[in-house]
Amino acid sequence: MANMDGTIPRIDFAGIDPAAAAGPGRDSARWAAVRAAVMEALCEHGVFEAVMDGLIAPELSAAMLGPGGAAESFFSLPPSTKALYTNMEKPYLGYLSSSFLTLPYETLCVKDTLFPDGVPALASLMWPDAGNPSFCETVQAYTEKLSALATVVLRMVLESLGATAECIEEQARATSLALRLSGYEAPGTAEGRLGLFTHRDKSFLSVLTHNGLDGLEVELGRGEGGWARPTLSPGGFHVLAGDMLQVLTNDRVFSPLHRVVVAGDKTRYAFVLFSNPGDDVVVRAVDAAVDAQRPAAYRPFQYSEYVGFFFSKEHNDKLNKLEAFTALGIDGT
Ligand SMILES: O=C(O)CCC(=O)C(=O)O
Ligand SMILES: [Fe+2]
Repeated sequence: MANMDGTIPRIDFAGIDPAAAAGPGRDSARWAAVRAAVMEALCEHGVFEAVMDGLIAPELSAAMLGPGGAAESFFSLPPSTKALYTNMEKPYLGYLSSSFLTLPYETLCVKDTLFPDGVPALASLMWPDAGNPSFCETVQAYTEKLSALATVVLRMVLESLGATAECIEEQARATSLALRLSGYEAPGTAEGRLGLFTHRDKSFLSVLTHNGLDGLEVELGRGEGGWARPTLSPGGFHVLAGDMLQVLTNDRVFSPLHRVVVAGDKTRYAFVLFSNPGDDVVVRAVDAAVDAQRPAAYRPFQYSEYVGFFFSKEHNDKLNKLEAFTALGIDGT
């Protein structure tokens, strides 16, 4: 089912109802076939393209990432306005300018995106007169759609491991969402320029899409397969496994290195939805992924502990933060 398109596996989700993750419709042969392809791709590469035609209506897509859409309306605000959404204590949650990042892109993170005060709190700071209801509706509707896809994928992974229904419900409850909206400055040349440095995501899953400008590059084959620069087909979304899915699956799924390289003369807007454990959730491999032959590779830890480690200056240069974190003792030494 997964075609290696010269790049990453492309998995057709036709016949998979995104609402099925929360209800009936998961006992079909189709569900089982897509689930097998998803698990294979995530174990082998940690990334695939999910083609789910119709998940996002063309009007919603244009309202989010098209000319004059929500992404453009945020990034075209004056720098001093965007700076109001800076999070002093945790800079990675909030707005970051290209001068802060020292790379030609700017980015915005909204945590708990679907909480009633998530996006509206941003909008009332950015547009103090009326708060911009259409921006809020667009961002929330888009988030809901991508979140449904992330929920389906997480359920498929857990089912593949043989996790119990209770375990799957527990993981769904433990999940929290964060949205990242990034604007990559156009280099104005055909030659590619680094937009976002090489990294792994710390999440369970990242679902991402953009305004028609490819740029994501991912290392394949668990680091042994070279780099791919996947194109995004219509109705397609890139799905990446993050470090926390690697822990949950006891190293079956792999969190791949990736980066962004941009070219041309148009600003690239990317919308990334992260599904993460809640800050106070204790992350550990699910029982179904651990046995005598395969003992737990990671000690249980609170997600906020990993986030603190992930963003600490001291470990900034490490490409495999999960490995570095695991090498530390329980008391951080
Ligand atoms: O812009 C992209 O395509 C990827 C962004 C990304 O990897 C991230 O924000 O973690
Ligand atoms: Fe990433």
